[in-house]
Amino acid sequence: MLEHAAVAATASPLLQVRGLTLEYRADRQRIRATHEVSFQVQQADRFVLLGASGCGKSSLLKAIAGFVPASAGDILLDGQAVHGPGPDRVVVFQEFDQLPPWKTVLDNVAFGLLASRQCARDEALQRAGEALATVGLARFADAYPHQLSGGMKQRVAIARALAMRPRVLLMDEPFAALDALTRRSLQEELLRLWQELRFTLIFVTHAIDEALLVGNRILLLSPHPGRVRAELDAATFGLHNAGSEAFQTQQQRIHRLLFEPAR
Ligand SMILES: Nc1ncnc2c1ncn2[C@@H]1O[C@H](COP(=O)(O)OP(=O)(O)OP(=O)(O)O)[C@@H](O)[C@H]1O
Repeated sequence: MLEHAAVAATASPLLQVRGLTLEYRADRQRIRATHEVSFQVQQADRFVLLGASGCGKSSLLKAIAGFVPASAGDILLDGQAVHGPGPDRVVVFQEFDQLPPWKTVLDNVAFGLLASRQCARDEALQRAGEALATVGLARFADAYPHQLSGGMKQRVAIARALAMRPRVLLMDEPFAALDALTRRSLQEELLRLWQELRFTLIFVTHAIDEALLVGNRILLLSPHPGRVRAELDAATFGLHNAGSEAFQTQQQRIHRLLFEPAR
């Protein structure tokens, strides 16, 4: 009996997005960002939302984070409806200015833990130090954000998110503003961290190669308003075969799925 319960528990998705329509009101107009989008994310998935600019990827991520309310449909985390932000969902954004500049790197990483009252100051600082070590920045604990490169700031943002030990780590084009070499090294770093910690990741990108590299599952969204066009298994693609013939063929296939009119 217990065994059955355990099997059922592991089989149920961590996150369910069901028929989600998101709309904004601007100048007495209603802008529909997504239309009846549904998908499920399992524990330890690296789930990528991929689509052209304006298809509603960020809106979906913000809705999961609890910043944008559903116009229709719902979002369930561990079976519970999401109604607002919470420390169980942490977002890493693209912008380098997401770190308060007056706080040291260590205080920046500890900040979320203290603000959400997850732990007392000593424990927060200890967890922050561990998270910084995980991303290779222990030496920069006392530095300030302006003393770091763009890539290092993103590493700090990732450390801050991981220190929270969220149920789902949400990343909104986190490497898009970095140069190609730094982007690749952070993609590698993210995958290494995932190997080590097996967190659940929802990752937004408009770059097909990045989606194949980072994700084990990819949700393709059609242009504005975003609808689900397809869901692909990408587990066979990664750093080991990036740029290979199979990788490029899959890239082209995804490109066609995204940009050719649906039949
Ligand atoms: N705060 C807002 N107010 C009004 N409209 C918005 C707002 N945020 C997004 N939109 C609109 O919703 C649609 C989806 O935007 P969203 O940013 O989610 O797309 P995206 O796929 O993430 O795009 P990009 O890749 O360019 O960031 C767009 O038409 C956008 O103009």
